[in-house]
Amino acid sequence: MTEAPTPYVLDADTMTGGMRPIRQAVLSLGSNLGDRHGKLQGAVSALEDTPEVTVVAISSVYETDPVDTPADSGKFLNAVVLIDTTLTVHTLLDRALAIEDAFGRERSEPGAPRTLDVDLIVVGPRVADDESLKLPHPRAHERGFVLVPWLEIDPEGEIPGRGFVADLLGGVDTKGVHKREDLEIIL
Ligand SMILES: Nc1ncnc2c1ncn2[C@@H]1O[C@H](COP(=O)(O)OP(=O)(O)OP(=O)(O)O)[C@@H](O)[C@H]1O
Ligand SMILES: Nc1nc2c(c(=O)[nH]1)N=C(CO)CN2
Repeated sequence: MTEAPTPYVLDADTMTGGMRPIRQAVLSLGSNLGDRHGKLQGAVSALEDTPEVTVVAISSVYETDPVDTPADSGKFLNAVVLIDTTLTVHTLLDRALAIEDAFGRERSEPGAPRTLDVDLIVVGPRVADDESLKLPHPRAHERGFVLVPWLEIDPEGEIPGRGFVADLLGGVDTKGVHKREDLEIIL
């Protein structure tokens, strides 16, 4: 089978005529502190306000039991967004961290309640394994709060090296993941 050609755009930063690939990325948003829905909405708006980012799809909002966190952590609101971007993976990570900071996330101890968490789950077929960035996200394949919203907006979603989201979900506990029909994130 022949692969579809990678789409390219003119590099708007340098205007040198350099070309950058457009990559589709999957981002997970989570909040378990304060105005949780407001934080998720703010993050999506901030992504859409980024010139090199186009938001392609936004999942429903899910209320989820905390995992990998201290027992007294509050429930999260989670959502997943698909974006098209011409940013490099590290610049996209910087943007994600800046959006977290803009919403006042305090970095105390690991697992402490967070105002907003923006994780890069996959960025096209890219693999990264350095101090600041791991791609695909090393725990995404076992997290119902990532896989359930992702499948909703991307039935053919796949984690390179792990498999299809639909298949991975068969091995994941999703009891603590509940759609909030009363909440919505809009563009
Ligand atoms: N795929 C990724 N997406 C977001 N941050 C990443 C990724 N890979 C590595 N990091 C690094 O992780 C740091 C954030 O760590 P943090 O303690 O906030 O993790 P977390 O989001 O709370 O937990 P988890 O990684 O289990 O989701 C960032 O500063 C970033 O450099
Ligand atoms: N339910 C839920 N649990 C979590 C979440 C999250 O977003 N939702 N994020 C974590 C660290 O990124 C750790 N645990």
